[in-house]
Amino acid sequence: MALSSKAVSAPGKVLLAGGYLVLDREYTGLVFGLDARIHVHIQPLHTSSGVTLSEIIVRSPQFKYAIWEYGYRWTGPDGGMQVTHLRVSALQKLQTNPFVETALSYALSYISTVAGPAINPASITILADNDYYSHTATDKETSMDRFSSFGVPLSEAHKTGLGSSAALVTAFTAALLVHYLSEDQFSLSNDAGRSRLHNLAQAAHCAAQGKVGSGFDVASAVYGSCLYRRFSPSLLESHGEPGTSGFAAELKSLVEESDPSTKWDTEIVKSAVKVPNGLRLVMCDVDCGSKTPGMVKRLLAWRKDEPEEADRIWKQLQEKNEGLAAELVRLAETESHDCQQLRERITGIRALTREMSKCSGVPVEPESQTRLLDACSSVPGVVGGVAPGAGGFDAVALLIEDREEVISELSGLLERWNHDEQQGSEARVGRVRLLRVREDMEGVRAEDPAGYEGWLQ
Ligand SMILES: Nc1ncnc2c1ncn2[C@@H]1O[C@H](COP(=O)(O)OP(=O)(O)O)[C@@H](O)[C@H]1O
Ligand SMILES: C[C@@](O)(CCOP(=O)(O)OP(=O)(O)O)CC(=O)O
Repeated sequence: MALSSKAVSAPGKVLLAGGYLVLDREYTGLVFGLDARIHVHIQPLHTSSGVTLSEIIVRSPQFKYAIWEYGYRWTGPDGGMQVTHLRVSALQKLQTNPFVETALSYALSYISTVAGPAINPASITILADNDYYSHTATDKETSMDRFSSFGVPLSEAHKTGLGSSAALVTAFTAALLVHYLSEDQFSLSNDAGRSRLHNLAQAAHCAAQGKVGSGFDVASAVYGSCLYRRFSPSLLESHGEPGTSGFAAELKSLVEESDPSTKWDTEIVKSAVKVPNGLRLVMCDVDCGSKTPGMVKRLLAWRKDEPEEADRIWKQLQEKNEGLAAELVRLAETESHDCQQLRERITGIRALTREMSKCSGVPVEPESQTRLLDACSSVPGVVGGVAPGAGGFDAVALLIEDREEVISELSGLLERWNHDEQQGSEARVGRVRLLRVREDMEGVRAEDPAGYEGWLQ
């Protein structure tokens, strides 16, 4: 049967509440999917000469030199599919893309256990919505297009922290599954399909990252906005590497949960997360504001050293985080517009976060973000905001009334803020930019493969 072109997209994320806590199964995280998506298009690879190449070519045409060619070889029913990165030309330096390469070898290995080892060549195109990267001067003229050309290599692009690798691995894995498997074998529109995609993408993302995080980013890329309780890390700690003995069977069991020891205990509660009518999320990117290295390590070290203090703060924070989710749901269900409670709950979370910052010495809500969040929160129509995820200097997330006037008031404030910051004498944060993203309740979805004209080869 001839394989057809397919396209899939998956959302970026923001962890509004539950940073660090969500690393522990005792606690949960309130995560929103964002309407900035990563799209992956896949089509059969045709060669003009009619020669069949055993290759999968991956391109990310918004970036310079972003082309990766892979050979693949079945190592037998035991080891699965081994993927080799090929050099495009003898002159070009080999630019690796560990997330693409790992997702490819995991997905092809799993596919070979379901549909057999005959894998046809394919051409894959990755396209990211514009807000994943800060725009540079060179892309001004194309900034109105659905996808921008960033004019730089991927390694030089300035990320805005929306979780590109998790959305990428999820959309990329899903595109391979829908392309190579029949509807009966895999479908994005049923629970079994989504859960297999989740398990496979978590495994590949962790392997590519070289660490087992909480997985909230992959979970929201698959399921969209939700209250998230992580899986037990031990699930991903014992399987081998692609190509090694036993890998394919271990992966199949992990993906399909066919053995009691590979049952996933992730909890996704979609009904616990809502955004009331008339409100929306917005994100601000702070330029030059980088992540402080080792924040997670340092915060967890504090928890280990000061268990009583940490437990007290974490228990209170968990209660407040649950309270925030419950208030959002209550407002949505009663269609009330009284945001006083919501405002207070956000303020309560921030106060505890600052206490955690002080006790641990880790800048989860550093002083500069306190000033920025306070200034934003004083704009009429802004309910409140937080330093999301791990916190630090690089972003803030705000809940605001969904009106154009609030956005323009906020933009005005940020313009003045950026101006004043540059005049200031103290060490200050970088430029703050309002991103054009908002919450998106939906997770991964099939897209029309005909919608990417001009970007495919
Ligand atoms: N548009 C893209 N095309 C190809 N690879 C991408 C793209 N976006 C992200 N990636 C992959 O994800 C990596 C970035 O992941 P990471 O540094 O973990 O950032 P994030 O915090 O945004 O997930 C890149 O180095 C690349 O391997
Ligand atoms: C600390 C954390 O709980 C949350 C980190 O969230 P971020 O959104 O800050 O993460 P990045 O995608 O790495 O930018 C770690 C985790 O849950 O894995």
